[in-house]
Amino acid sequence: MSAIVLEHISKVYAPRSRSWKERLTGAPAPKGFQALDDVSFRVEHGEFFGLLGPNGAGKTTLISILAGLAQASAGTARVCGYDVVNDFRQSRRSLGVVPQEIVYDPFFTVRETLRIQSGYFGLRNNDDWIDEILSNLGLADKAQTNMRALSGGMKRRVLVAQALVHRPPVIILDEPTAGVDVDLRRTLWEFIARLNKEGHTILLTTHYLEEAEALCGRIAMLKSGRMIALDTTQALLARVGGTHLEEAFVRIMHQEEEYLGVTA
Ligand SMILES: Nc1ncnc2c1ncn2[C@@H]1O[C@H](COP(=O)(O)OP(=O)(O)OP(=O)(O)O)[C@@H](O)[C@H]1O
Repeated sequence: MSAIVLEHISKVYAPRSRSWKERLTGAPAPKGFQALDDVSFRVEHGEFFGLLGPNGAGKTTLISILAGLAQASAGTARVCGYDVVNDFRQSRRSLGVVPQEIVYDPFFTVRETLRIQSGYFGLRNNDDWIDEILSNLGLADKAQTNMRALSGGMKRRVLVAQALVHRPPVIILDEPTAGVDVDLRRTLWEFIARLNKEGHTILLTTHYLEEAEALCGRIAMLKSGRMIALDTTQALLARVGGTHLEEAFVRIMHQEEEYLGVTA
């Protein structure tokens, strides 16, 4: 059983409703927007997998479908064998998601935030694990600090901590290092790499291709909602003579045909 399975996933966002002017003039109804078009791939247990693509390629949409925050228009998605729609509770429990946007409740301290998140998963007395996460993310001295008093980078660390409170086997990080300092990057990647070594499956989206190159064993690339490449990082690099992943990314984004390598 794979950690993540996506089979023929498509997503069309509903069209906006017609304005009164469009109704009066009989203008055609606006069309929906196709954010994902027949995307299929699997991520095996223990993999460190990269999902890359330019802005608007559909990465967050795909993650939202896996997390049950958006519903696919077609296709099926499973996390640890659980269908994200029919077995939502089990699939969500198997997943820790670090969202791209910083959302937080300004009324709680860091520890309270993590206790509340634990409560969503029915976990009481989770403080030992919470303390371990806090210390690994350099947040130990912020446990009693109010969320609104944290810097942006510190808030992002709490988002990572929140995703980990229920010890999910699969961790999805949606651009976790956007706008954070070198220190957090290093701390974060050391911790995530350790979790990966301990058996956690990681799916990462990032625009920092050197991070993906250093961390990911396999990479899928999306462009305008379609998957245009899927292979090991080594094979993708070999295509450009072993130079940087950025070079491979740029070339693949500008070619017409798909590049689905041997591991597709
Ligand atoms: N709720 C929505 N309604 C309509 N269109 C949407 C909605 N959410 C996303 N989109 C559109 O779907 C496309 C894919 O968006 P998505 O956020 O998945 O891309 P992304 O690859 O994560 O981009 P980025 O790298 O900028 O985060 C974009 O064109 C976006 O404008």
